[in-house]
Amino acid sequence: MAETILKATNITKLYGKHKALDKVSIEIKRGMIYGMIGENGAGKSTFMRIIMGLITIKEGDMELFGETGMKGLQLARRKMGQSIETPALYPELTARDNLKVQAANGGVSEREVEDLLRLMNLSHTGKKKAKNFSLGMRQRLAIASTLITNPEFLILDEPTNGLDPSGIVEMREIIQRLVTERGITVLLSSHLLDELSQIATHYGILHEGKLISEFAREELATKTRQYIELETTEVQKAVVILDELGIKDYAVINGTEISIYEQLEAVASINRSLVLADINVLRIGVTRQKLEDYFLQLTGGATHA
Ligand SMILES: Nc1ncnc2c1ncn2[C@@H]1O[C@H](COP(=O)(O)OP(=O)(O)OP(=O)(O)O)[C@@H](O)[C@H]1O
Repeated sequence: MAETILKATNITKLYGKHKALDKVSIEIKRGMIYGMIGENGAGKSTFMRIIMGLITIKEGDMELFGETGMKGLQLARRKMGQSIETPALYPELTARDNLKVQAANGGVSEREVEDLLRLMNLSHTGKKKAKNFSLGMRQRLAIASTLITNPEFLILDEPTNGLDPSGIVEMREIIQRLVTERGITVLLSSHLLDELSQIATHYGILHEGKLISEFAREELATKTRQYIELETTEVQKAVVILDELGIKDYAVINGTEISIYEQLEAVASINRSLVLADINVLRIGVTRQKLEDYFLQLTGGATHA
């Protein structure tokens, strides 16, 4: 059984009368990449700040690396790194020099700096000053600087936020590398389930301060429903045929689309029945519900469940 790195129990945080977190309990074991998903304001940053001791709580218990109590937690936090607070980067310095300054403070060798540059895909940035970096490069440098102290547990607040698709892929690969090459346990957040779908080993869905769902990567596929997607210019007529076929679980999505949630194996015969009834079928096929739709379904967004 892997060691428990974080055990948070019933964490509650009030801002005045507003409950930013409501009895959130999460357990993270060594080697996990835990993805905390939630819309803006769901409480992700608040939770991360509490873990790092940046804000205090009156309700709830926390254990880090088996340590509890103020002193124990302080000790445990030395084994942790975070990107919640924007780190002090020197805008006039290169990536290498930024890390060298921090390495000198932290007693880390120059060889380690080179390794961090490689790990974060920053080796090629040469003489470019940090102030001229793209958002992705800045984010990677920020993470590199938190790695100077060699943390065992890393907390990354929205590491893919604002990045373009290739930047997101790059960030995912880097986070994966942190785990495989350095054995770092990671807690990270995003407001998009899709963005973390390929890296996180575990997920927690935070909604209005409550942890409303938790599942492992393997369960993800079963969470998203399969259905038949039908596109036709004659939705009304198609609905009559579906009724005749005894299909009850379907939804008219818009003027041209119907989603059918049963008899998936009968897609060919449904198609035949529609065509025989002279219905213009533009497209029909089995597809899987998107992760974001599942997320919206959980958080009460508009979608058919
Ligand atoms: N210092 C504060 N004082 C008062 N309310 C706060 C404070 N910090 C956060 N909140 C509120 O607590 C709730 C949770 O905020 P939090 O920043 O943790 O959400 P989040 O999920 O990280 O969202 P975002 O991605 O927008 O940062 C929000 O309603 C926010 O307005």
